[in-house]
Amino acid sequence: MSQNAKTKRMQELVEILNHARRTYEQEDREIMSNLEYDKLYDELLALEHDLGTIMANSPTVNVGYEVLSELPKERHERPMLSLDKTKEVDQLKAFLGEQKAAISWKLDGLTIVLTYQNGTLAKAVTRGNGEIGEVITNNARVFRNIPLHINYKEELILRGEAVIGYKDFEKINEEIEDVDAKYKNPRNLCSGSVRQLNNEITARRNVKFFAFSLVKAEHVDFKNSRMEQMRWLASQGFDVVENRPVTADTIEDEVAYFAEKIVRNDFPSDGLVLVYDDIAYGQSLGSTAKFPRDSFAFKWADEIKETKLLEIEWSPSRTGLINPVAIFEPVELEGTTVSRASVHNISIMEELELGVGDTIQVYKANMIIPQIAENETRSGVKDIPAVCPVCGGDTKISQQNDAKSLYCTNPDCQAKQIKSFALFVSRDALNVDGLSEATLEKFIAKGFIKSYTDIFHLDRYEEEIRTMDGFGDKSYQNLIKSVDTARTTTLPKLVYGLGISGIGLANAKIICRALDFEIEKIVHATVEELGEIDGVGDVLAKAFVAYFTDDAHRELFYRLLDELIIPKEEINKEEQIFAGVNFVITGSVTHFANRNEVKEVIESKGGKVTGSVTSKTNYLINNDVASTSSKNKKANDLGIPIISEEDFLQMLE
Ligand SMILES: NC(=O)c1ccc[n+]([C@@H]2O[C@H](COP(=O)([O-])OP(=O)(O)OC[C@H]3O[C@@H](n4cnc5c(N)ncnc54)[C@H](O)[C@@H]3O)[C@@H](O)[C@H]2O)c1
Ligand SMILES: [Zn+2]
Repeated sequence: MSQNAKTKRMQELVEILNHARRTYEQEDREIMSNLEYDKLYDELLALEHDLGTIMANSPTVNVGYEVLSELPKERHERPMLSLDKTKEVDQLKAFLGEQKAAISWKLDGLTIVLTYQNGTLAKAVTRGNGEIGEVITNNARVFRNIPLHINYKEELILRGEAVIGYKDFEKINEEIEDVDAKYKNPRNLCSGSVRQLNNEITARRNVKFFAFSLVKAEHVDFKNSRMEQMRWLASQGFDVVENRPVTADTIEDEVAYFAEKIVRNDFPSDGLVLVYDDIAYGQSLGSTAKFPRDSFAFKWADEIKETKLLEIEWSPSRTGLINPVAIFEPVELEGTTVSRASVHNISIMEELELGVGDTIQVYKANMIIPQIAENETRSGVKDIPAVCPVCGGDTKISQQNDAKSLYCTNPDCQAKQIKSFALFVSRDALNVDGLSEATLEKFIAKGFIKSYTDIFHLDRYEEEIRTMDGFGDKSYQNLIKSVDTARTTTLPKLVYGLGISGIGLANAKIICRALDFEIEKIVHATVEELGEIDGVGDVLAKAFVAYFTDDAHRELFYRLLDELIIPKEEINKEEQIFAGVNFVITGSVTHFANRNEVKEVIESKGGKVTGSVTSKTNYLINNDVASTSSKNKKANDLGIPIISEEDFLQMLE
């Protein structure tokens, strides 16, 4: 390359990397993988070295970007630098020299600085661009494991990483309905969760904080040791990142220790960090514009394997998005056999010019998540399905933000009905243990479940299920067992499971009872008939009748009955002593295991239990008759008797 071409490439790289950095830091998005970012970064470093010039805005000398969010900003007392990194253990050895260091996980989340005053959490600020961060104190208060009060009463400043585990990531991401709002990895989700204007969202995201360094705590003797500081932080109630002593002699073993452990770690980590244990020595070294000289990061040298792309599997989801998944010839990566990797969307497929039969390179991001690094043969994208593999409806390609994605256009697609399937198997309905929403989604995407009745024939897919990710012989057998157990059920549970608008389990019970638990009466019930049942209003009656007037629904109901065993319920009219009687239960109970049990008894005798006291309430059950709770007050105002559990038991007799 000529000098001119090199300069041009250098300028180009600065621009590309800065753009990537901006979206990565500010928008919680990634326009390229870390692997690719680091590759381009190293290319830039080499060019700068070669040319002897560095542009003022080069990412190799600037820590971060101006922070653009709407959160309040604040300047850090001490700038937060980046870390010099290597993939070579030998370089770590050289860094260690004669020194002892602490080695810990380099956690891949969002760095936060916490300040405590008078023993109370006073402030939490994100790293931001290293100089100026965002104030997120209220959000930090709802992290899972941050002590709000500590023993130490002077000012304490510490740094740590906010992270979300892989399990929570999958669960939370799955529940985000809006496809655009979905996150690609736990780091993106964590950043999006911590930098919220409303901390209710943060609270639901299970964010954890791991302390990794102490900045200020005067008058504590840390014996000039970083590891002592970490122990002290733990004694104040912080979860501290796992850290171990290391020297040049033990560095290989330590790296091996962490590398072996990471595959079982629920928390994402993109490497390891070494910091000299000798605090005074470390501080005497100072820092460069970008890196402190007392620390060094080790990046996992991603194991990359070559393999052949066998198939693109198109996997529809509840949002209508159809995700492309690359299926390739199995390879060993970081100790496990890998044969599939998400390709995320069509734009990424196009960038990689991904076609079946291509020779691809795969690796595990952060040693955990399989990804395609490169496509060597680039035969080009073909065969994007015109119809949805689950429902056969038309697909369409739609462009959002920077990415093109494939969608199913059929509103009745089973993949989109995941909530209905989930209700059907939920505890109060058919109660199929072990069939979580996530599992249902996988089965539906694979076409194992198209209708409720298919749930009872999963054994048709025994081979496929046993070998599915996250499944095994044991979990397959447990699943089949719980499906079998679920076959024995009750009519109200079945009716509730159908998901008729407004019909909860309590209403389903009342209706079934009023219709003598007779199938034909249920299927042919009229609005007038149902309207006469106490507690069933006109709206519910209409919804119920409308459901069963639909031939497809009737047919489904009969087919389900063929699958199920429903013992005839004992209905003795004499026993319906609470028919038309409305109860409200509040406070704790002692004779029954819980309030739900009381409710079951009342309902089995024809009564109804509601949540709030109204003029229709006949009794309020509360063991604390003298309580001044709002329910007791309301009952008193309306002249409704407040009875104890004892009183209730006497009524039963
Ligand atoms: N994909 C993309 O488009 C893109 C863009 C920009 C950056 N990146 C990624 O980010 C990296 C560079 O980011 P950076 O320079 O901001 O951060 P860095 O990788 O240098 O990490 C340094 C930070 O790690 C944190 N950390 C976590 N655990 C720690 C521990 N135990 N001890 C000490 N510190 C710990 C600290 O906040 C520290 O400031 C790149 O290598 C790349 O992987 C990716
Ligand atoms: Zn579909």
